Parts: sequence; C-alpha cells; structure tokens
Amino acid sequence: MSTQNEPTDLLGISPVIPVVVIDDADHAVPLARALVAGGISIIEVTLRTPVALQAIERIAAEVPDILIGAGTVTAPAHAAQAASAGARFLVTPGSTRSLLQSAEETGLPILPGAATASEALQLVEMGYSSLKFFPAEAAGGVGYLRSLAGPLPQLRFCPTGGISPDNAAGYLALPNVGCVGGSWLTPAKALATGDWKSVTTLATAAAALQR
Ligand SMILES: O=C(O)C(=O)C[C@H](O)[C@H](O)COP(=O)(O)O
Repeated sequence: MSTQNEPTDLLGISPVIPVVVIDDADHAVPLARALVAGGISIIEVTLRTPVALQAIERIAAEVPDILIGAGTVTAPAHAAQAASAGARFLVTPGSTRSLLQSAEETGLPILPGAATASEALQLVEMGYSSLKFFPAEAAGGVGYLRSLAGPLPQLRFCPTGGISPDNAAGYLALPNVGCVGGSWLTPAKALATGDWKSVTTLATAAAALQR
C-alpha cells in the first residue's frame, strides 16, 4: 500500500471539518458559500443521500474557495464515484483493506476511520498517520484519545461523532488532535429553510475555536 495519499495537512486546514448531509442538490452551493463566509474552507459531503455526488459536483464547480471532500465512503466503488464528481479528499468512518485500496487508486488524500488501538495500528502499518476517530463520543471521547497518545504519539486524529460546540474545545486541546469533525454547523432545519445566515454564524464560531 502506498503512503502517497497521506493527507499530512488535511487536519491543519480548519479547527472543524463540517460534515454535511445534503438532501437537495440546490442547497449545496449556498451552503458551501455560507461556510466560506464564516471562515471555513473545507467541507465533507457525506455519501448518504441520492444527491450527494451531484452536490459534490456543484460545490467543486462553483465554490472554488472550499476544499470539497466526500464522507461516508463505505464501499470500494464510492471512491472513484466521489473522485469523478470532483471530491478532493475522501473520508471513511471505518477502514478495510479493499476500501482503502480503491480510495488510494484515486490518488486523493484519505482520512481513514479508526475507533480502537488495533484499528489505528493496522492503519499505521498501511502508512497512515492522520486518522478519523469515529464515533468519537460513543467510543470513549477525550479520555480515550488522550490514552492513545501514550503508546501512539505519532498519530493525529480528527475525532467525529457527537462533537458539538460544548465539547469541541476539550478535543482540540489534546496534543494528538488536529481538528474535529461535526454536523452541528449545518443543521437540517437551516438547510430545509434556506437559513444560510445561521450556517455562517455557526461557521464563524467554529472557525474561531482554538487548537
Ligand atoms: O458519515 C460518516 O462518514 C461518518 O463517519 C459519520 C459522521 O462523521 C458523523 O455522523 C458526524 O457526526 P455528528 O457530528 O455527531 O452528526
């Protein structure tokens, strides 16, 4: 397995990677612009909805100021589909060899998911050192990640799952956390009602988080 796809700086772009679920492709561009207006220059569109690839395509074409990635990459076929749509990085909630192999074939940076020391070690063996820690809160939260820093100090994480403005700072204070991921910047209600102002307000607060 190659290490050329290692996203060495993916965790350094923003304190928060917004993880978004887009149900209407027409929401994609105004949503991405609202994040940019709040100072967030990276977005992970989850491949959870029928319009996700279309949303990625539109953001890639129309919002050059945001780094567009695909999340919920859970099947080998997703990787090439996301790359063709214009995704510039891939995020997986968990990792298998075949999933990562097809992700690596795209040549895109990958943020592979892990939730345990064994999973993290498997990824280390494959050449990765920047990982997504998912599901962060349910898997043990800040205390768990702090414990991993002892035996695995070379790893950096983007914890995701259950992160909110209330607990983000605790994660960002850890030495092995580069950024956090979360859906709280893009509430379903704000998207449904076209309340892009609220998204910008949430993004502005997220962009100001210290790490
Ligand atoms: O879809 C993926 O690829 C995932 O790994 C899951 C997401 O990162 C979390 O669902 C976001 O979690 P919340 O911020 O708690 O909503």
